Amino acid sequence: MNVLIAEDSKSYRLLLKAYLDQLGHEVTAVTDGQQALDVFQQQGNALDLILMDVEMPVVNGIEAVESIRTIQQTADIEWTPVIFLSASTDEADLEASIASGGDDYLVKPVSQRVLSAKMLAMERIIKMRQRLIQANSELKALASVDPLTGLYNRRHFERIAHEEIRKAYRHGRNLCLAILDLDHFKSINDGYGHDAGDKTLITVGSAVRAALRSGDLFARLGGEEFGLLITECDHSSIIPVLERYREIIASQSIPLENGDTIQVTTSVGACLLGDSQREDFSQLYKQADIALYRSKHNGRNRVTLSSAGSER
Ligand SMILES: Nc1nc2c(ncn2[C@@H]2O[C@H](COP(=O)(O)OP(=O)(O)OP(=O)(O)O)[C@@H](O)[C@H]2O)c(=O)[nH]1
Repeated sequence: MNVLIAEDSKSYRLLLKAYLDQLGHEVTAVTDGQQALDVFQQQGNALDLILMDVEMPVVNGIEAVESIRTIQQTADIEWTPVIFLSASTDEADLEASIASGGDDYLVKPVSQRVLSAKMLAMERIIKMRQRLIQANSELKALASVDPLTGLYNRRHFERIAHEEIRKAYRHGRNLCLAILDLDHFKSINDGYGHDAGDKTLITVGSAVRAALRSGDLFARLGGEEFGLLITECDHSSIIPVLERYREIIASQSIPLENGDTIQVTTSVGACLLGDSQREDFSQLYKQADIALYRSKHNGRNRVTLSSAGSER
C-alpha cells in the first residue's frame, strides 16, 4: 500500500516508518498537517492510507483531515482512509477525530502488533476502494464512447467543444465546428440491411479517426451524423481540410459478404468562430447545421462553410 505518515515527533515518525517498511508498504513521511495536505493533493487516488497524528504544528491532524474530506469531494478523489494517532485516551477526542473524517483512532504508543493488525483490516477496505476506482474509471470511459463505432459520443463532443470554444476565445484562436452527415444512408440500410449500414458507420468512423490531426476531435453525434472539431485553424485552410475528410469518406469501399461493396458520400456543414461576437456551442452547431442543409440542398457530397453571425 502507498501510505502517508504525518507525525511531528521525529523518533515516533521513524519508528512507524520502520514498522511499515517491514510490512512491505511504500511510505511517505511528513511532519505537519499542511505537508500532509500537499502530499494528498499531489497523489490523489494513488494514496491508499493516511496515518495522521492529532497534535501537530502549522495545521493539526483534525484540521488537515477536514480539508482532505472537502478536497476529496471537489477533486474527484475516492475516500482515502485515515487512522488518527493520539496520546489522548479521552473518548471526546476519539469522537471528534472520527467526526472530522477519520476512520480509526489509535492511542500512542502503538505496538507493532496492533499496527500490523490494523493495516490488515485497512488492506481489505483499500482493495474494495481500488476496485471502486477502477470501476468508476471504466464507467467514465464508457459514458464518453459510442458503442457501435468506438468513437467519442455526442455527450463527450459537446463537453470538449464547450471547453475548446472558451479556450479559442481566450487565446484569440479560431476554431471550426463541422457536421458530417452521410448521404442517402437510409438507402444503404434498405438496400443491403442494417448490418451493412452498421459496417459502413464503423468503416467511415475509423477512416476519419485515422486521418485526424492531434488536438482535433471526431465523434458520432447520432445516427449517420458525425461531429468534427478542428482547433487552431484559419479561413484559408479550412475548406481544403474539410474537403480532405469528405474525400476520405468517399474513397472507402465497404466489402459485403456476398461480394458487393458499398460506397458512401457525405455532406459537410461547417462554421468558424465569429470575430465580433462570442458564440457558444449551440449557436455554432446551429450555424453548422444550416450550412449542412445547404450542402444537402445543393446536391450532397460537398462542403459548405458559414461564418458565425453571418447566416442567421
Ligand atoms: N445501420 C444503422 N442505421 C442507422 C443507425 N442510426 C440511424 N440509422 C439510420 O440512418 C438513416 C438516416 O436516414 P435519413 O435521416 O433519412 O437520412 P439519409 O437517408 O442519409 O438522407 P440524407 O441525410 O438526406 O442524405 C435511417 O434509416 C436510420 O434508421 C445505426 O446505428 N445503424
